[in-house]
Amino acid sequence: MNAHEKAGVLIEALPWLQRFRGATVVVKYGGNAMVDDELKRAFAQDMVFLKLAGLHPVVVHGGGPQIAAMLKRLGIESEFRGGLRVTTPEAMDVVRMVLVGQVQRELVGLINEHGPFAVGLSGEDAHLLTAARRPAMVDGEPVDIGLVGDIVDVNPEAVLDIVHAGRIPVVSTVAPDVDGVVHNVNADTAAGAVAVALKAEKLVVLTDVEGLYADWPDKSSLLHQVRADQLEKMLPDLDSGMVPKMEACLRAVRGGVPEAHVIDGRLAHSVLLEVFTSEGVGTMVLGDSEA
Ligand SMILES: Nc1ncnc2c1ncn2[C@@H]1O[C@H](COP(=O)(O)OP(=O)(O)O)[C@@H](O)[C@H]1O
Ligand SMILES: CC(=O)N[C@@H](CCC(=O)OP(=O)(O)O)C(=O)O
Repeated sequence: MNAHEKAGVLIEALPWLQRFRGATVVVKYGGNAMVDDELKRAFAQDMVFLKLAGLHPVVVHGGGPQIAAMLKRLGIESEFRGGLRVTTPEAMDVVRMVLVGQVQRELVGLINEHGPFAVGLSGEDAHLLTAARRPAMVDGEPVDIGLVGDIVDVNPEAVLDIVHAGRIPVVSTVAPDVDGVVHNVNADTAAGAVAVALKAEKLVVLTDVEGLYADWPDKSSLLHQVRADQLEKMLPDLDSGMVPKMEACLRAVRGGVPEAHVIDGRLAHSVLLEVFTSEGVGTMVLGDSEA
C-alpha cells in the first residue's frame, strides 16, 4: 500500500468518527471468537482505539467453550437445551469462576496493557444486572434448565460511572435474582439488555461465523442486512447457538438501539472495520420495516 492509499484508509474513517463520537457501543465478545492470543490482543487494541477515538465501548463477554473445558476437567456433566446451558448449583459455581475469575480477568489484563482503561465487573456489582429464572424453549415447550436467567433489570449507573471516568467496563454475565440467588445468563442475552439500558448507538456481536446465514450452512446465503420483522420470522428455524444471538439483536433494535451487527470475530480488528469503514462486515440488523 502506498502513502496515498494509506491516507485514503485513514480519511475513510472521518465520517464515522464524526457520527459516533461520544456514542456508546456495546461489544459482545463470544467465547468462540477468543480463538488465540493474537486475536484477543487485536480485540483489546480495538477497544482502546474506540475509546481514544471518543466512543464509549462497553464489553460484555462470553466464555461458553472455556466453561465447557473447566466442567470437563472437573468431571461435571453439562448439556445445552434450546441454546442455553442446563445449570445446576454445582455448574453455576464453575460458570461464575470461569467467567469472572478467568475470562474477564484475561480480557481486562489485555486491555490494560495499553493503559489504565479496563475495569471488570459482573452483574452482581452495584445491582448492574438483575436476573429472573427462565426456561428453555424446546419444540415450542418450556423446559426447566436450572439456574439460568433472563435479564429483568439493568442499573446503567453501575457502568456509566466507569465510562465517564474514561474507562472501559468489561462485564461478565452472572446475575443475581431479586432474592440474591446468582444465575447464569447467556452473554448475547445480557449484551442486548445492556445495549438497550445504556441507549447504545450500536450493538456489535463477535462470533465465529461471518454473520447470519439465511440457509445455514449454505455459505452463499450470508445476509448483509435484515429487518427486525424479517428476523423474527426466521427465529424458529435457526440452529440453537444462533437463537440467543439473534434474539439479543432483535431485543436491542426493538428497544431503541439503531443497529445491531453480528460479525466474524476470527478476523483480526473486525470491530474497527465494522465501525470505521463504509463497506459492511457481517450482518446488520435494523428496526422493523416501514409499514
Ligand atoms: N443461520 C445461521 N447462521 C450462522 N451461524 C449459524 C446459523 N445457525 C447455526 N449457526 C451456528 O451458530 C454458531 C454461533 O453460535 P455460538 O456457537 O453460540 O457462538 P458464540 O460463542 O460466539 O456465542 C456458528 O458457529 C454456527 O455454527
Ligand atoms: C445460560 C448460558 O448458556 N450461559 C452461557 C454463558 C456464557 C456465554 O454465553 O458464552 P458465549 O457467548 O461464548 O456462548 C454458558 O453457560 O455457556
